[in-house]
Amino acid sequence: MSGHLVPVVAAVGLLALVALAVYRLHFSPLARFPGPKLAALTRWYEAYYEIWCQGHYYREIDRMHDIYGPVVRVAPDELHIRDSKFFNSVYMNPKVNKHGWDKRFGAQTSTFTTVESAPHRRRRAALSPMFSKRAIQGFEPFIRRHVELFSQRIGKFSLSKKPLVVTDAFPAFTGDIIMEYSFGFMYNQLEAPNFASFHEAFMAIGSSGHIAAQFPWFLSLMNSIPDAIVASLQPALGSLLRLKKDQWDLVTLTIRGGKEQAEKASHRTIFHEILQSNQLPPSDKTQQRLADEAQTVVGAGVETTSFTLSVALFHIVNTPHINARLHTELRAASPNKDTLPSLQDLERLPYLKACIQEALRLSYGLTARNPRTHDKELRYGDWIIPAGTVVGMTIVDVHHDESIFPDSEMYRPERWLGDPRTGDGDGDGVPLEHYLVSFGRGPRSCLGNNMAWAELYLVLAMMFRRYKFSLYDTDVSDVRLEHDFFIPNVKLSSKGVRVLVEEVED
Ligand code: HEM
Repeated sequence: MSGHLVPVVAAVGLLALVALAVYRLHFSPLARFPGPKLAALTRWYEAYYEIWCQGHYYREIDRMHDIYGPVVRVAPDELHIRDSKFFNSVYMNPKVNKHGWDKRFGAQTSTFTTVESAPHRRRRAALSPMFSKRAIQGFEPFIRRHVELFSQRIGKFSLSKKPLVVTDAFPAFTGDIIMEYSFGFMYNQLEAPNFASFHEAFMAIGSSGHIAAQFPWFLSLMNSIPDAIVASLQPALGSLLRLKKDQWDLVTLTIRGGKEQAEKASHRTIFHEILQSNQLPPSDKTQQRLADEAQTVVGAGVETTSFTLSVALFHIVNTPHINARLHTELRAASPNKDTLPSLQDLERLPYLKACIQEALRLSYGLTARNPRTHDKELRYGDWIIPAGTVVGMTIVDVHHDESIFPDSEMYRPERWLGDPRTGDGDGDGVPLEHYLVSFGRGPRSCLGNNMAWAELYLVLAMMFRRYKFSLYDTDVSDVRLEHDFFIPNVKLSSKGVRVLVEEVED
């Protein structure tokens, strides 16, 4: 470019920026919504909190709500609502699109990240039969065998008197289960001496997702750098690359094995079912699409449930009267500790269920704000939100709504006992469960909830029927949300939830 053109280009660029700023602040359909001007002006505001402050925009958004009210403009093209009663209105619409998650993980065509509602519906329909209650019951024998293996490993810690790091053990357990269910293959991570898992890898996806959301070229750049270099720069990303490569190979094997291999397998697997689904066009059965699906299904299956287990274990052990009550209930249900009740029988134990519900409440599932775009305008009080606007809400806000869950920071299973309703007579009196939204709501809610519940029931029943735990150098900050890396992350210096184990005698 010749020298005298540079100032002209710079001036035109500056003018365009000024025009964009004026548009965003004064003429955009969202200009009348409250919020900091800087957030309305640029996504750099969000980037500062998410990238520089490592997943702290949720806190800043909370502060905005305290100042501006229940609806705020959190980015030039995005609103956020903090009002638990409005959750269903945002999420239950069958035709909503979900923008933004397609850019975060480098897995654009998975069910979880699909933007448009029509392809999402089709992809979800192909996965759904594998996640029905019945399908999970069919897989229960495998889960139980793995629970027994887990129990043997815990038993060894009781003999060695060494601390058991459950934050490492739980993702090894959930990882083996979802790999086996997906591919009929697992890494036996539960048997590895220090419980190998992809926990670090999924945390790396979560935190780098903030960068990818701002800079869509980031993941392509990572993919273009040789794996060995990425791994040496950032070991957690190295483990993610290994996982992606392995999944790519497993998908290849599944495609090659086809129907014949599926018939020989000891149980149905998710990816055989997808390949044989007649609901999906060939374009949804390509290697890349299946690899995208594998990444998110395995990610969803590992991290969420294992964090819920860590939260449950910490709080139960930390609160002796809860521990004692749960143990008493479990002892009555299985007088012989070597024979655990069936899943169906466990589901009938009210205190165990309440302990799980309370752990689900304090583990949130996802901490990311969850975007939806409606095809028609959406009314919120006096506000009319234009069709096509990205509107988000956050599960954390609902689960810490003090008008619904008083002392919301406290782990209190009793709040779930005896058909509880909100408001004690002066509230709206709907069942409290209505506000337990860990699994999301509507057409994009969690597909894996039956599997998650099965794992939660069986693992916690085994642990609290057979073993006594005491916390080892662990406190509430090892389970309390600190960083939103899409999924919840505790303080970065945490060494995990660690416990000493003893076998119970009776
Ligand atoms: C405590 C455990 C779990 C929690 C709290 C949880 C939470 C969630 C949430 C909140 C969503 C909805 C995202 C949205 O609204 O867009 C979701 C979606 C999903 N979850 Fe889970 N999840 C859990 C366990 C699992 C497990 C074990 C699996 C099994 C592999 C799984 C598979 C999925 C899938 C496939 C989706 C995407 C559904 C869709 O987009 O249609 N989840 N999960």
